[in-house]
Amino acid sequence: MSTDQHRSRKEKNIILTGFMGVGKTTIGHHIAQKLNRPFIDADQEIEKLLKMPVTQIFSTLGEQKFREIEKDFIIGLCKTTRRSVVSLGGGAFLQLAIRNVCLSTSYVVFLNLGWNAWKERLHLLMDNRPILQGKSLEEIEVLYHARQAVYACHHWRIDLDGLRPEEAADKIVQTIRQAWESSGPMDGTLTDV
Ligand SMILES: Nc1ncnc2c1ncn2[C@@H]1O[C@H](COP(=O)(O)OP(=O)(O)OP(=O)(O)O)[C@@H](O)[C@H]1O
Ligand SMILES: O=C(O)C1=C[C@@H](O)[C@@H](O)[C@H](O)C1
Ligand SMILES: [Mg+2]
Repeated sequence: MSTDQHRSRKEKNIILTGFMGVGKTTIGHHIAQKLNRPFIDADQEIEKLLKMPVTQIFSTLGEQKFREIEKDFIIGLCKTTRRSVVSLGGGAFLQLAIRNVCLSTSYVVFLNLGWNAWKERLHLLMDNRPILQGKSLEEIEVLYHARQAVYACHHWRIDLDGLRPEEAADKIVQTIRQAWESSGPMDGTLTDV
């Protein structure tokens, strides 16, 4: 592979997607530190833009407006920003335009946490994830499974069950470094490394 191709692979953003609460924000911080790259959390950037928490955006402007802002923000980011680690909101990949721009400009890593492990974490999420409000555990499980189809659009998947955030970040960093150096295809499952 030419030096130019190496360079362009290193320019790409690394984007984390997956269901809410799987650890995109937490693990994204670690990856950015390890790679010495800027870290961008889409939810936090939208909160800064609108000067209110996501829960308040949902309650005052509604989910539809949040989704429009989320789409504009992520498309703008992918078109203007390079070399960053980006954690998306858990619902971002529901939008085709977001999936397309992420997959075509960046490395997309799907953080996969099994349902049984995820539900142990529900108590940490219930108060500040508006999508969960008023839903029974059964309804949340239906949502969890329904959402998996959109996360199937990715370059790599990492299975998080039993991993601490730092261990997950190490695995992802190892695979990213290999992709930077390799001339082979850039997709697969991180458990293969
Ligand atoms: N590997 C892990 N093991 C245990 N707890 C974790 C792990 N990763 C994250 N957590 C905890 O789970 C909660 C949700 O994590 P985080 O906010 O990073 O998820 P997220 O994927 O960014 O969610 P969202 O899609 O809503 O933005 C936090 O309380 C975090 O400390
Ligand atoms: O899964 C979702 O739909 C969401 C996840 C969060 O990251 C926030 O983007 C918001 O709470 C919506
Ligand atoms: Mg997050």
